[in-house]
Amino acid sequence: MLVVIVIAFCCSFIFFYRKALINGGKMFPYLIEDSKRSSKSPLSLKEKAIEELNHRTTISQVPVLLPNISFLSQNSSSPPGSPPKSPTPKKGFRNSTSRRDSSSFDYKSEAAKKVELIAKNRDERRQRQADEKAQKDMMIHLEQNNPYFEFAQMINEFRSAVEFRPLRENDSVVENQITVCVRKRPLNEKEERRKEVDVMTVNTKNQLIVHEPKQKVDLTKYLENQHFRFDYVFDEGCNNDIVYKFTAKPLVRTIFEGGMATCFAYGQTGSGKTHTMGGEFRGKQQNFKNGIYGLVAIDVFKFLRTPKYAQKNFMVSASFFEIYGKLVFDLLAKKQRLRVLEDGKQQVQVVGLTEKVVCKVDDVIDLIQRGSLERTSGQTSANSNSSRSHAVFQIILRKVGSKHVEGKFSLIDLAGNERGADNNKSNRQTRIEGADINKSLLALKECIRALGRRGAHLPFRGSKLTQVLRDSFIGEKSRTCMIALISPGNYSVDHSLNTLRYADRVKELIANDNPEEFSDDEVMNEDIDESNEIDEDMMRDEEKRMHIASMEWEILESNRDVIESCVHFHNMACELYRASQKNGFDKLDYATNWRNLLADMIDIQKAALLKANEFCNTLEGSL
Ligand SMILES: Nc1ncnc2c1ncn2[C@@H]1O[C@H](COP(=O)(O)OP(=O)(O)OP(=O)(O)O)[C@@H](O)[C@H]1O
Repeated sequence: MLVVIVIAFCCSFIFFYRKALINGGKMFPYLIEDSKRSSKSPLSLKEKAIEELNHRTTISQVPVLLPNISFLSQNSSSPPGSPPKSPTPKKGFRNSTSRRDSSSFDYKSEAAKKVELIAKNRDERRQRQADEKAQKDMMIHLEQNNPYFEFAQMINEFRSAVEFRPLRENDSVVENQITVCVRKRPLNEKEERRKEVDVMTVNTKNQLIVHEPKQKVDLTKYLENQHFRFDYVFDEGCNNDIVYKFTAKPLVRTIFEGGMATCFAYGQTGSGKTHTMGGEFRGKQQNFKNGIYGLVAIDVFKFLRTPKYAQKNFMVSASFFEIYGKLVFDLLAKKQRLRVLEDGKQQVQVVGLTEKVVCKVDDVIDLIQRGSLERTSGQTSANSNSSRSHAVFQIILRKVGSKHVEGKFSLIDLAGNERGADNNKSNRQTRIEGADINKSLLALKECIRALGRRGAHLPFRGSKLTQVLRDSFIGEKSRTCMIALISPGNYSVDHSLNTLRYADRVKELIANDNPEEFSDDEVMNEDIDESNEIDEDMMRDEEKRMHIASMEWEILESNRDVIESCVHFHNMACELYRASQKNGFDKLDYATNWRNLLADMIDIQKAALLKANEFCNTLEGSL
């Protein structure tokens, strides 16, 4: 018996010893594996998730979930979402657990899916948080580089609370004698590079809000929101076709009905006047067919072909000229200088102006192209003549064989309005040019006002511009349209406000004449009235400055007259003296000529003296 026990012991020892050799000398490998696993750190994501889930699981679920842990760890290399492999049943347990295993399998895989989902959601949440942080870091970086960041945020906040109802292409067109509208262009590349903020909000088809960035004494930043209302406000999404439809297009019929039509583009340099009037730019190329000039030409020829007007035997011609200070240049004749004369009946003539007969749209487009190139040739972007001059393109209707003008459409790309403020810091030439621009823009405003108040005095002599456009401001059938162009960036806000106040002033007067047209939004009107009080002061100052500038212009002209007359006087006096030295000279003839020469000289000098006195008094009074 003892021998049997010893043999059995030896056999079992040999059996375990062999097994240990097979397992690399480890007698109880599963024990070592377990202890190794428990010391593993850190736990994998899935393991952590499982533990987390198990912690939250009730005691009754523990026996079901625990076997699943080994199942998951065995299948950890499976791609997410792939069906789990069935666990290998352990020897000796098969009979007793096989049924329970197959019935609990689905339940376990559901739990596994939940665990995976939790882990996935957490990963996504972490990614989201990381993205948000990166975004925030970027904004902080931007903020450091952009002093207007806070203003941009305030404007965004303002806009998020505004209900936008912008102009739509199929909105109805209102026929006014005077239409005043505003067009906002998009921020350009240069403004984007300077990180400028768009401070103009076009909320409805006729309203616009300017967010003027301001700072309190304690350096707190805030926005001063100023509301304006016009006949139409075009936002940056509107193209030239839409602008044309609501502005110049309704005026085309006027020239076929014996009236005069004018359309002005007013605004700061670079605000989009030429883009609107001449055509959209593609790089340096301009599409002359989609500017207001070209679009008017297309419609004029359409009207000509209608049965109503085809029988009237109209002939169309066009001219294109530029007004630079007091000088007028023909853009269709190599910028030849032209004279403006007024006859006894106050009829103004631009003497020698080229007027080309045009038979089709392409002829007009050719002329627009020629004139536009002539206008911009030889100028640098730093000192652009085009921004200092007014360009006037005219389409004229006459009956064949007659000189009488039946109708005329004048389209004017005005000088940059900020040029009118070139004063103290500029050189004399720039100051004089600025004064002239100022004078012409104020005279233009007065003439539009006079057109609005039928029969009122027309102050057309106030400038060369209004002088050459005199006939457009008279007559019951005359209609006009002003498109005020604004740049949206915060650097331009002062100039944009000046543009809007000018346009608002024109509109305000019309609104007073026709109050029922503008009665639907009292709040807005109150805002406008408030801004007009400031406007009044500003305009008074501007008019005073303009008056001084125009006096300066006149006194400089009289100074030049005196110099020229002195040269003439000197030459004539020498000639008379030489004649008196000859034998037999006519004493009476000599005396009369000498007296006349002196009298002329004295008259010129007296006039110059009067002007000098007047200018001195004005300057002393303004100090
Ligand atoms: N509505 C717009 N959409 C896109 N770009 C525009 C718009 N308006 C103007 N621009 C662009 O802005 C730039 C300046 O415009 P534009 O030359 O028409 O200004 P301007 O007011 O005529 O200036 P200036 O007084 O110097 O002649 C151009 O490159 C033009 O293409």
